[in-house]
Amino acid sequence: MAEIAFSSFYKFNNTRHDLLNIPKEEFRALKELSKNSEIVILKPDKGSGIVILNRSDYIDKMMDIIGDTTKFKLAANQDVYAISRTIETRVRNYLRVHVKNPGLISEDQYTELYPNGSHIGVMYGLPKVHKRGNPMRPICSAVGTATYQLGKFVAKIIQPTAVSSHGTDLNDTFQFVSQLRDLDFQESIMASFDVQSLFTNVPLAETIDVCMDKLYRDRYKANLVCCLVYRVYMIASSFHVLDCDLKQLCLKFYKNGFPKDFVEECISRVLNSSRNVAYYGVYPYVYSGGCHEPIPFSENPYLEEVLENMRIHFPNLQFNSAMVTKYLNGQQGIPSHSDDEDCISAGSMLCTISLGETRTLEFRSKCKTSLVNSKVRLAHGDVLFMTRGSQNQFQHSVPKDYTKNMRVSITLRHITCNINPVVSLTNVRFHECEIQASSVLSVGSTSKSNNTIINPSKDDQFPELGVKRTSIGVQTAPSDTSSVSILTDISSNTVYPVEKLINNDCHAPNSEESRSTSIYISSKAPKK
Ligand SMILES: O=C(O)CCC(=O)C(=O)O
Ligand SMILES: [Fe+2]
Repeated sequence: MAEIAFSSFYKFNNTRHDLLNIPKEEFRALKELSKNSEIVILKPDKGSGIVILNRSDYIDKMMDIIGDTTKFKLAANQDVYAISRTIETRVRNYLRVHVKNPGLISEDQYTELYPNGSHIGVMYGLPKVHKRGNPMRPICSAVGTATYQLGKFVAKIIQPTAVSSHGTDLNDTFQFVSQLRDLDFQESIMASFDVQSLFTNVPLAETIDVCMDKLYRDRYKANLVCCLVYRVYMIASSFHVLDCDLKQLCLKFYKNGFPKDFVEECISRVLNSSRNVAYYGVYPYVYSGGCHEPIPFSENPYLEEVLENMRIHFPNLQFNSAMVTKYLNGQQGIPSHSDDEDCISAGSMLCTISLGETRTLEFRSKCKTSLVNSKVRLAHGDVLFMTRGSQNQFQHSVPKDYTKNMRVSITLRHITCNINPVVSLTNVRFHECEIQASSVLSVGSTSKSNNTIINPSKDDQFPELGVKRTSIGVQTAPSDTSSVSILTDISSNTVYPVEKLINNDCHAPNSEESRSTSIYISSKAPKK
């Protein structure tokens, strides 16, 4: 470590005299001095000149700086070469997967940014000769690190945001003096603040947010418009009526710190062991790979009340379903997806109420050339709204993190039973499907069988739908209404729901209505 750090000191031995702009004799003297291992030769933090320090003083001062455990941490692995290899591999992977593959940069840019033979960053100190005790200014040199080229690339992009729009920045002391001249000191008091450890104190997430806002204001705002985060109490303070209702709700949820009863009640209907979900509503929630049958709201008075309150205060939104998701701890999340299922009404709004642990919701633009990704921290009591339309532009996820406590989200949607088919069958295909549907119906309605293989030999019945299968099975809704039938691709365990059938009457193979039967395929969307 030490060799790397010291290698970036002023290297008189290798520096050409004409580059240093000092008299020849002085240069020769410095060169001679640099052979003395007891001293270090530095330039001052401000202005020009040469500073000669005892090496031991220099090291002590630097050790004082890095000994501040609020800012620096001793690396667990002391093998700097292993560390730099790990960082390089990570940067390479990140570049490939998140930057190059989505098409955010060209091949040439990728080659330029790709780190090769990098080393870790190096810190050295420059003495502040104008201050008492000559403290050191620590400088972290990123030259040659794995992120160096990437940093330069990003710096060019964010450079325009550095231009102050309020005239609050100064370029140099001349500008400062000239501005002072114009000030009327009779009216003002001048105070001076010294910012300590500026860079290590910069709040990163906020800075990124400010830069993104300045750079991509319109698009970024567009994203945020479709995803408004309201704190419950913020809404409460602006809408009087909402105030008491939501407060009551919160009280109910959090009577004893955490709404255990409520949560337990919701998740007692666990549908999936890795992601604990309970779906309440009127109509089934049909998504790629499956279908949630609704639990009636009447079975959960708490949720009924939540929904009722939302209906009162947001009458236009007409929520009629609630998906309760339990994240036991930070190890449980939800992968990137869009809530763009056809059963969610077009033009409707989705709303997520967050309870418990604060977690991040990440938004990723689906548009390859756009950089408008964003993150939203959802704390207890936050209510987030997204438009249905925004689902076509963004994917969202709740990534895993290191939180220990439980989070529960309640996502409200307006679900419709009129599923618009993604793939409509042509007449010919339709005819085939109709036959399928009728067989299904008779089987489903008479025997109440849940999963009946009806035509295992017709392997490529719907080749244009890209269904790879060895056999097709048919599943009817477990309830007696048989309101939704599902074509099941048994070999891949994928379920393709067929549109709602009419009037709970399962025997309508030849009626006009049954012609509307179509297949809903959305196999590309991530499974939930
Ligand atoms: O837990 C959340 O806040 C998001 C849940 C979600 O995205 C979903 O249920 O579709
Ligand atoms: Fe979602």
